[in-house]
Amino acid sequence: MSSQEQGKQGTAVRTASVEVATPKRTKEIIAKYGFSFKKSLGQNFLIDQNILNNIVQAAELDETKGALEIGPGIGALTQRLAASAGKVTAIEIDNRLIPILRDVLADEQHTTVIHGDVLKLDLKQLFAEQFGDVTGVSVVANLPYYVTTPILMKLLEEKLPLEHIVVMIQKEVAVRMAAKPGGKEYGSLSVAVQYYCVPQVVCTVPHTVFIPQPNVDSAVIKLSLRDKPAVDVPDEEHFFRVVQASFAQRRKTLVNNLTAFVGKERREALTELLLRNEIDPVRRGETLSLEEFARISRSMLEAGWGS
Ligand SMILES: C[S@@+](CC[C@H](N)C(=O)[O-])C[C@H]1O[C@@H](n2cnc3c(N)ncnc32)[C@H](O)[C@@H]1O
Repeated sequence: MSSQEQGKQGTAVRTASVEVATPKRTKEIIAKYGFSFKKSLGQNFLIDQNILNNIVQAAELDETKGALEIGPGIGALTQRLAASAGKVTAIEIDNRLIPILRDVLADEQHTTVIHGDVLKLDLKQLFAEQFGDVTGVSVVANLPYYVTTPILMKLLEEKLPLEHIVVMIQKEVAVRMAAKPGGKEYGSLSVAVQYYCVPQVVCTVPHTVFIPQPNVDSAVIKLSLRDKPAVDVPDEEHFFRVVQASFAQRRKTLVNNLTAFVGKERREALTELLLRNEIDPVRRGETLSLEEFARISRSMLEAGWGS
């Protein structure tokens, strides 16, 4: 059951007939079921229709597509996804929320709620079971902040067949994910995310649009999965170890950080390797592009410094 309203960019956004995401309705549901929030599970429920519109629009859903939601809470976003996608699967860790979700989503077709911890589930198997009939799947979620990075890295490293990941996360983390080389926000998280995806900050979100209000502001980020990684590396694990090592001590030069990684005895050869790749050894890790990290990793492997 849904109706349509005009979204921010003029496209129709499907809404649910009784929206959960209002202060009044959210408070009613919480009171009806005697629900108490668990801070340790990152439970901050969204109560703003415009933010929901932005999230759902960014996900580019239609009835041929699937949506995987992580942490549905009391179903504010889930009911919107159900109105827009052909198949919705939501994973919720808190068993107290399962009967609430069952009631709130009672009329929603093609929507499945799974009780579990997303970090422990076999997502490849879940995809095969849940999304066999759809042409593309996106993750759409208001993530629990205490596990944002582990969840996103699990989704990316398992190379799930995803189109987009549209998630609400802590604003600072979103800025770091989308950061370009040259600033203090750019680090190994930026490189890891940009290796797999093209990031775009959709909107920033004040802490006032949640019950209860978190201490930090948030942002919605859209990560569009690349067909193939941004750079060509023979050994991904080695590439990411080079990146980690380059940022190990941010105030140190590249050659100093990487000497700690390859061993003191190779310092001179390392300097030559960097120069051969047209990378000044006294630059800092935060100035290097993904392609430059890839060149270093490739050359180290060619030199037999892989392990
Ligand atoms: C920020 S709330 C979002 C709730 C709802 N989607 C909304 O926007 O109002 C995060 C939700 O994630 C759930 N959660 C926390 N850790 C989880 C995990 N490891 N796996 C699945 N769900 C989790 C919490 O119980 C909570 O419902």
